[in-house]
Parts: sequence; C-alpha cells; structure tokens
Amino acid sequence: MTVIDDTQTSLAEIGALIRGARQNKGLTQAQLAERLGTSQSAIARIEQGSQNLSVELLTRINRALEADLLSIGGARASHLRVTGGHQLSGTITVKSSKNGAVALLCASLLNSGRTRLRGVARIVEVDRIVDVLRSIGVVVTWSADGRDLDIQPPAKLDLTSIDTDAARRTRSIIMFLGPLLNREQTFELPYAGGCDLGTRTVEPHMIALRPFGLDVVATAGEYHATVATDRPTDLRVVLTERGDTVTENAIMAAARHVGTTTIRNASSNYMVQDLCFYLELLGVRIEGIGTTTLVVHGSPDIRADVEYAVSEDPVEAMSLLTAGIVTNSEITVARVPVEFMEIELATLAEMGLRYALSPEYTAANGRTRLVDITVQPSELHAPIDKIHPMPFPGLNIDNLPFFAVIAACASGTTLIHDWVYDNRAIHLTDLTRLGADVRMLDPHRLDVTGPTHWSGAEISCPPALRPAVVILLAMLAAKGTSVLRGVDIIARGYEQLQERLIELGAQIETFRD
Ligand SMILES: CC(=O)N[C@H]1[C@@H](OP(=O)(O)OP(=O)(O)OC[C@H]2O[C@@H](n3ccc(=O)[nH]c3=O)[C@H](O)[C@@H]2O)O[C@H](CO)[C@@H](O)[C@@H]1O
Ligand SMILES: C=C(OP(=O)(O)O)C(=O)O
Repeated sequence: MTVIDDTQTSLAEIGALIRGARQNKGLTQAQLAERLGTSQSAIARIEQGSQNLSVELLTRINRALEADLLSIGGARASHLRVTGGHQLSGTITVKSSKNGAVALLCASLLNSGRTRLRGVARIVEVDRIVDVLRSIGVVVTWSADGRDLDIQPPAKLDLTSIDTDAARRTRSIIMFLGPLLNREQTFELPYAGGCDLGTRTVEPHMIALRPFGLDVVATAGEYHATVATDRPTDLRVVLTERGDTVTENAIMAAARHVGTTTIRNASSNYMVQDLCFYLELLGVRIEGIGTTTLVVHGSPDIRADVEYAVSEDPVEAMSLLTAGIVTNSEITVARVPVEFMEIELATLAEMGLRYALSPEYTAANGRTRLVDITVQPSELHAPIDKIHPMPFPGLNIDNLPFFAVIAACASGTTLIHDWVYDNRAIHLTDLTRLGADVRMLDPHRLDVTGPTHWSGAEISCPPALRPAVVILLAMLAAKGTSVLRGVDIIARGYEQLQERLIELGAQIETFRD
C-alpha cells in the first residue's frame, strides 16, 4: 500500500500509480471512467497528472479499482496516539446525523425534482450512498463549501451499473427497496452490509413491504425483487419490530403509493422524523409524526425542487457529552436535539452528573428542538437499576455503549444490558485494557465497576462504530499515552471527530505506519 502525502508525492506520480492499477485490473480508461461516473478524457488527465484530485475522488478511484492502493489522508492505515488524563474545555457543536442523511439520500429517489440537502455531515457512510446513487445515474453534487448536496434522479435509473462494492459496505442500501418498488417492476440489489454487530436480519423489511406487492428472493449475494402491480388502494402495514430503517422503508414505499397506508408499530425516532419532514415538503401528507401509528397519503408523481436541512445527531451529542464526562471537564455541547436525549439526560442526572441546559431553540429544519448542554465535573455513582435501551422514546440503542465508559468512571457496579445487538457489548470489554473493571455476564450483559484508575494502552480499534469511539474517549480519560490502531471506522459516522476534540484541548495525534 502507498500512502499519499501531497507534500511529497506529485500529481504525476499519483497518476502513474492509478494507471498501473487500472492496467493491472485490465480496465480501459473508458471503463474506469464509467465506474467513476466521469469521462475518459478526465481519466487521461488524471493519469497524466494534469488534474487536481479531491480526497473524495481519490477514495472513489481506490474503490473503483478494488485495490487497497491509495490511502488518503486519514483513511485505512491511520492510528491515533492519545495523551490522556487532561481536562477539556470550550464548546463543540453537534453535526447533522448519519442516520438522517442516509435515509434522506435514499428518499431523494422518490422525487423527480431536485432535492437540496443542507448541512450534510462529511462522513464515509454518506459517501457510500452517494457513490451508489451516482452509479445508477443520479446526479449528486456537493456545493462549493462542501456542506450541501444536490440530488437529481434521472428519468430512468441504471440499476445494472450499481456500485456493488459501495453498496455492500453499508446496511442502508436496504432502504433502496421502498423507493424503488414504485419505480421498477423487477430489480436487483446487493446484500446489505455494515459494522460487526452480529446478525441483523432484513426479514422485517420484507414483511413490511409485502403489502406493497414486493417479493424478494435472495441468492448469491443479491436480492432479486419483483413487484406486483395490483395492490389495494388502502394498505395496512404492521411492523413486527419497531425498527428505524424498516419504518423508513415502509414510509418511502407508501409515499408514492396511490392511496392511504396505515403503518402500525412505527418507530418515531429522529431519523424517521427527518424523513417525514422532508416528505411533507414534497407534498406527501403524513398523520401521526412522532407517534407509533403513521397514516401516509401517497402521491404517485412527486416532482418538487425542495431544500431540507438534516437535523442534529443525538448519538454524536451523546458521544461529545461523554468526552466531557469521562475527562471530568466543563464543556458545552451545542445544538443537542433534546427530545432525543431526554432519557439519557435523566439517567445521567440519576448517576450524579451536573449539567445545565440553555433555553430551547429551533434547528434549521424548523422542527427539531435544540439546546446547548454544559456538563460540569461531577462525582458519579452507579444507577440502582440496569441501563438498557428501548425504541424511541427510550434510551437510544446507539447511545448505550457510551454508558459503559461513563459507568467505569462512576463508583459502584452498573449493569448494562444490550438486548439489541448480539455482538456489540463484547467490543466494550476492550475497556479492561485501559484499566476498567468490565465483566461480561453473557453476550448481552456487562457489569461495569468503577471508579477506574485509567492507564494508557495500545488497542486495535473495534470493528464497530460506537465501541470504537467509546475506546477513544476512554483513552482521553487515561493518564499517559495510548495508541488506537486502525481508526478508519470512526469516519463512517463522525466528521473530523479527532480534529474537533483537539479544539477542546484533547491531545490526539494521527499517524500512519
Ligand atoms: C441507518 C440507521 O438508521 N441505522 C440505525 C437503525 O438501524 P436498523 O433500522 O437497520 O436496525 P435493525 O433493523 O438492524 O435493528 C437493530 C436490532 O434491533 C432489533 N430490534 C429492533 C427493533 C425492535 O422493536 N425489536 C428488535 O428486536 C433488530 O432485530 C436488530 O437486531 O436502527 C438501529 C437501532 O436503533 C440503530 O442502531 C442504527 O444506527
Ligand atoms: C449501528 C449503527 O448504524 P448502522 O445501522 O449504520 O450500522 C450505528 O450508527 O451505531
């Protein structure tokens, strides 16, 4: 593998590397251009070194050549050296959510007009869906300041050219089913992938979409979908699980269904609400937003030029608050979507956390309620009852891992019960390497006993997004130097997390082999 450092390596050398890799794969310039959604002449310029290259384009070239050829600024081979045990200070602002962004990107397929998504987080999960959209002919353009995305689907999607590599790396590809079933009668999609959290079935999606006429046969890494056209006008969908993406899939299928769809046991979590607010802008009427029964009045032809600002990420908010809590610091986390943090904040208060909330204000989407939260150094103690997640309005499943490192800072034993994922809690046992007393009672339950006398260690980054960040935050608490190896996974869901923590005074250095 070659690491690119633009101070040392000229564009011509990069161009030569790309040419070599392309030829090794037996691709013509035109074929590579096709994979990248660009022209043959652009590839010729890149290979001659006469075209400037963005990090995004380099990442896509890497992927199109299916080679670990170019490691670009902080991707795969990056590691972090953390000098911990210091307090942080200052204000850090929550970015928009990964889960809202991916749902909205999928939903933009419903709109024949132009969708402008404002304030989209620059994260790898977004890049993957953008790559998939581009590969099927959708024109997706970042604004000059890199914050907004314009999305314009073509009249006819080219599903045969789908970027399977990008698609297989994300579970969110499953959310193409809902929008596509009203556009195509038969289509194929690659299997959904994602973090190592244990088996995550897609069966609830199949059950939810059956009333819309969808039939899916899964073979050889692909879903083969066929859609029956003779469906009743008024549909009733009962979700067997109150899952977020399954609810989104049902809503997206309903959005272009001619008639009314009633969805029961719907998730009313933040990303589902983001999706509903966007669909309302498109003229789709939805009753019951924020509740578990949604009535969607579909519209077969959606054609509107709209702008929607993705709302703030409650999981990032939890991550940033945790950074302050475990370093015993006073920091302010700005733009916290408070409705989606109520249980977390109440649980933290029970554990003795002192914090102050600013008056509420409204997010750029005009709907979500935000606050700034200032956490103060506190004497924490274990809660009396176990900490466990529930579908919204319970404690967010993705916020649970942060309670493990917080519990390790509290006196007493906290029982953490992750009933949701078979394989997420186990990654949290890496905290023991930093001195924490974490005992697995079974794959779903952890006893965490604190307070911890943290000490630095070298650890390979867990292959799961939230546990990876939990270990990084514990390293901020641990006196001395720690190394977290292979941190690329963090960029799947966090924009420039290390850089933003450094602005709060964290001592983190990125290095490569
Ligand atoms: C892109 C996106 O939005 N991802 C989120 C979404 O994933 P997503 O909606 O894909 O979550 P899954 O459907 O995989 O559900 C997560 C797990 O919870 C189980 N389950 C879920 C609901 C329920 O009522 N009963 C039940 O048992 C599922 O079987 C599965 O094991 O929701 C998860 C759970 O909030 C979050 O961790 C993910 O960050
Ligand atoms: C599990 C998560 O997301 P995804 O559904 O994208 O894997 C997460 O955000 O922690």
